Formats: sequence, structure tokens, C-alpha cells
Amino acid sequence: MRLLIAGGGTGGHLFPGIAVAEEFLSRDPANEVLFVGTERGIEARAVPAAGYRLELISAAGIRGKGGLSQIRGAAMMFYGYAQSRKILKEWRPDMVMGVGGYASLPMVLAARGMRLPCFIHEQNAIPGLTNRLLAKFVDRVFITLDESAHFFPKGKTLLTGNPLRRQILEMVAGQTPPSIAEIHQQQYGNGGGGPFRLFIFGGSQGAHAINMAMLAALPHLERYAARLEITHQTGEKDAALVAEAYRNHGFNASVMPFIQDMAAVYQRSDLVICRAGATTIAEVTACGKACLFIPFPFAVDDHQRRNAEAFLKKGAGFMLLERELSGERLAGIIHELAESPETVQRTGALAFGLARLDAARIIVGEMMKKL
Ligand SMILES: CC(=O)N[C@H]1[C@@H](OP(=O)(O)OP(=O)(O)OC[C@H]2O[C@@H](n3ccc(=O)[nH]c3=O)[C@H](O)[C@@H]2O)O[C@H](CO)[C@@H](O)[C@@H]1O
Repeated sequence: MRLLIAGGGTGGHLFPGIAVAEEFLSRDPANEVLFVGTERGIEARAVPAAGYRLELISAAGIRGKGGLSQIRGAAMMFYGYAQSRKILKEWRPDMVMGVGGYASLPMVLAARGMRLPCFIHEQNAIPGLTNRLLAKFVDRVFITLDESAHFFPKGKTLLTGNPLRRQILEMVAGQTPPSIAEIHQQQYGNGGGGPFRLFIFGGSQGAHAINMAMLAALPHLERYAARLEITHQTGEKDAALVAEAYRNHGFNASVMPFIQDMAAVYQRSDLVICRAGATTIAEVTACGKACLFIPFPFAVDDHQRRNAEAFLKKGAGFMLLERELSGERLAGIIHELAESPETVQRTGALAFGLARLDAARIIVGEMMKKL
């Protein structure tokens, strides 16, 4: 059977699609997957790197832009629709799934026009415009959080969680959480002050504001430098600057623009400091990690904050808003949590309790039923 997955732009849309592809391919060696995205999206690099075939179409945003770019956006969408029809006629998929992002709009509409079974997955608490528009036309809408249910038609919407890539699921399956006694030994054994492992990252593109806040936090954390083991994903632009600042302040930090094996880094961290993208949240909860969310304040409809709030209500994480973010504040929180291993452990355990590990399996199962 053939599954076409359309969309992307950012990792938060694309990686759940890769997770669905992995599940679909694992069911039958004869199954095939084709991704369709845009040249500017993360898919242009990440899909071939993950070993999948990718076709590119033209697509762009129209929401909230001025007259001329709206016209250009609409023209690109029409062209993308024609390209989508051509791809569908040539590759002849059995079904099509949209994962959000520009490319999913023309492709899912074209697939619907050709009467193919169509599905979408929404990752966020507040859905993007593409999925709101597509919901009317598809057979089923899969959602990550209950909070988004009321945006979609009741009869065809199913709460599944956010599909997780195999690298994360395999790590979770092989992991035994440490006991409180082991955590105490690690933190306070040998005369006190075992390592506290921080993982800082800013979603698939890195987060400049988090990078700068962490640099401003370093002078306040210097007394602590020997205890902190830091992994920091910066995005492309800030990597050299951030690495140099850690060196100058005497910190042991591994700084990278982008991390391929996220599962390995999650596994060896005590506290994760990150944005509140939906896929990030799904992963840190699955890994049972205590997390300080700093939502991206300019995300459409402030959806990152809403994503995080869905978890904070249950004590499964911490949040610091960007307008309250300063080096001193960040250093204070890191310091406080490094001194409270039980709080860190309990928060991680509560997060794990909210994780949905079977989203990809449920989604593929539901899609098969429609064939
Ligand atoms: C600014 C913005 O609007 N961002 C949106 C975007 O975020 P973004 O693309 O940052 O997505 P998420 O935070 O949800 O997920 C990031 C993904 O990238 C992966 N990763 C990240 C860094 C790295 O070095 N290596 C790596 O593989 C993570 O493991 C994760 O799978 O899509 C999400 C899902 O629709 C939304 O919730 C976010 O609000």
C-alpha cells in the first residue's frame, strides 16, 4: 500500500509525519511512503536524510499578510494544487495524510478532489489555519490534545496524542527510571553535589531569546559550574557565540546547532529547558523529563503557551514566560531545581504519566480501516 504524507515547514509538523511513516512501513515490507513538502521547509533536508523520498511543491502562507503577498501566496497555492494533482496521478497513493504546514493544504484538497481517503493530524492546542480549513474535507482528524477538539467536527475527530519517532519510543522502552534513593546518591553522594544535567534547546530552529538568557544566566551560575553538565542546541546562528561564552565562564557544555539523535540527549538529562512546541512536549513527556517551558510568544494564537498550560495544570512541568525571562531568573530556577532532586523526579514522573506512546499505531490503524 502507498501512503502520501504532506506538510512540514518546521520539525514540529514534519516529525510526527515521519513517526507515522515508520509505523506504516513496519506493518508490511511492501508498503511505500512519499513525502510532499516545500523547498524552504525543514523537510527539504530532513526527509532525504531520514531515507524517504520527497517531492516538492509550491505553497506559501496567506494569513495575516499584506495585499501583494496574499496574492502571491494564493497564486503559489493554485500552482501547488496543480502540482499535487500531477503527483497523485503519477504515484497513485492509496491514502493521503496532512500533518500541517503550507504544503498540506493544496495536496490534501487535490487528493480529496480525486476521492482518495484523506486524514489530518493536529499537534497543537490551538489548530493552525490549514488544518481548520481541511477538517471539513477529510475523513478523520487526529488530535494531540483534548483542548483542540472543539475546533473540529465531532463525528470524525479522534484524540490520539502526537506520534513519536522510533528513536524516542525505543529509548523509552529501554529506560528504567532511577529511584529517589539513586537520585539522592547521584545528587548528594560523595560529599554532595553530583552532576546536574541540563538540556537546553529551542525547537527545530533554535531559540535566540533562550540562548541569550542562558548566556546572561552564566555569571549567576559560576559557583555552580563544576556541577552543571550542559547540552545546548542553539540553531544555526548563535552556535559559535554560545560555545565561546560557556568556555569563557568555565562551563562544561556541549553546544550544537542541531541534534540528530534527540533521544540520546533526552535520556542523559535531568532538566530540559525548551520552547513549548507540541512535538517537543510530546517527546519530553514520553521521556519522563522535568521541563521548564519558555513558550515562543509570537506563535500563532499564542498556541505554545496553550500547549504548555495543558500540562502545567497537572503539575507536569514548569513555565517561564518570555516577558519574565532574564539571566538572573533563569539561573535562580536552575539553581533551585538542582537543589531539589525530588521535585525534578516527581515532575518528570507526572509528565510521563501524561505521555501517549501509541499515537502512531492508533493513527495507522484508523487509516487502514478507511481503505
Ligand atoms: C515557532 C513556531 O511556531 N513553532 C511551531 C513549530 O515548532 P518546532 O518545529 O520547533 O516544533 P516542536 O517544538 O513541536 O518540535 C521540534 C522537533 O524538532 C526536533 N528537533 C529539535 C531540535 C534539534 O536539534 N533536533 C531535533 O530533531 C525535536 O526532537 C522535535 O521533534 O511546530 C510545532 C508543531 O506544530 C508548534 O507547536 C510550534 O509552535
